[in-house]
Amino acid sequence: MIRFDGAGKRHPDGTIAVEGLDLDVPTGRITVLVGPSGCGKTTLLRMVNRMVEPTSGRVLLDGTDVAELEPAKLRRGIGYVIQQAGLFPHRRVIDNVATVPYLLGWDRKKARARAAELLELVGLAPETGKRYPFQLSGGQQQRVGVARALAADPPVLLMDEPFSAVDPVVRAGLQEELLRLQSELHKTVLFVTHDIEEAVRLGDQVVVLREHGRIAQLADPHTLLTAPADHGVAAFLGRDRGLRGLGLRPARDIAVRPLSAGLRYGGWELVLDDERRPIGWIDRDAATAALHPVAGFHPENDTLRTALDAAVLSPAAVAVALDGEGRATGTASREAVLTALGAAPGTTAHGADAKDEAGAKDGAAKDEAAAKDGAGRGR
Ligand SMILES: Nc1ncnc2c1ncn2[C@@H]1O[C@H](COP(=O)(O)OP(=O)(O)OP(=O)(O)O)[C@@H](O)[C@H]1O
Repeated sequence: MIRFDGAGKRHPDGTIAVEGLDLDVPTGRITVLVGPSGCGKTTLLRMVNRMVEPTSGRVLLDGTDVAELEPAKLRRGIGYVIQQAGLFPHRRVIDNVATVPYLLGWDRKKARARAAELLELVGLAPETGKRYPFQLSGGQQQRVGVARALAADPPVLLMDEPFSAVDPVVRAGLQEELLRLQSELHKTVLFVTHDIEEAVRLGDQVVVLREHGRIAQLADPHTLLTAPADHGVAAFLGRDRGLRGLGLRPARDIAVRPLSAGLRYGGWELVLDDERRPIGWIDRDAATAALHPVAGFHPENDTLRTALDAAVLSPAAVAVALDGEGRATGTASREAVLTALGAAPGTTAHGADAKDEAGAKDGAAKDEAAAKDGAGRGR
């Protein structure tokens, strides 16, 4: 575990970067520091590997004050990934990745074998190793940066805006990759970003910082999105925070209703095959029996986002719940999906507190607008 114990940094010119921070970064989890520019995120990160020395308080790594550890040795046990990868331009990719093993005195063959293994781990083809960094795309360079940070198998990874220089699609791929790696490697990761979307996607815990490294809120992503500590945090999270939470929550929280008698939903009828698998929606008022596609979701495996997409795409404004065999088991309205989003963890949709109800009403208003929109398009 990394512990910031009253850690502070005042620069010689009098600027206070961080003031008296207490924070625990648990082992084997991803902790994300997020906050506006200049709030002290990078300073905090660099206190861990002694690139910045605190002027007050301490930083403890597994109980030892890092100030007592020799910086070069400390840094070999801590992977560090920065924006734009920071690769050595004159070295081939394979040798970039093998930097720390070389420093540790590994023989060349063993170090390169390890580097090749890591390139594969981060999803790069073996021939990438022979290239120079400038011959790689931004996303590939970031992967090399991650591989290099992992080379000596450090228990701790510090990541300072590692994906912010690449476009959103590549960035989403890199985030996915980091989560996959983490599910195998279980590093203690301290990750800095400006981007709240990235923070809630990656963080087991998210620390929202204000100026001088003051903690505005420390919470898991779901709590952060559904129960921001105050107006300042809510404003930072943005207006669509509720919708962001959709991709984080399981669809099993949705109150699914049994299939209606006659499979009728407003002017629409759900058509099932003999096995009760959906075939399509029929518009009962239309002259032809054209089938409209059915969008379904699996309550046990899918997220609220999948369920909401299914409900929004449905001409009848309901998502069809499916079992493992693809058979229809019930339906969920858009409102039911949004109500599930508003419910606090462990409560039912009906047990939501006043704030959640406000969120649900908000959702219901959006739902109504979307339903009107959908009805307009459907007819
Ligand atoms: N060497 C320095 N001398 C004086 N002030 C500094 C120095 N380094 C950083 N600061 C100040 O300390 C504060 C925190 O800086 P830091 O880089 O940690 O912020 P940050 O949250 O990482 O910002 P960003 O998101 O823009 O990278 C800022 O106000 C910055 O201007």
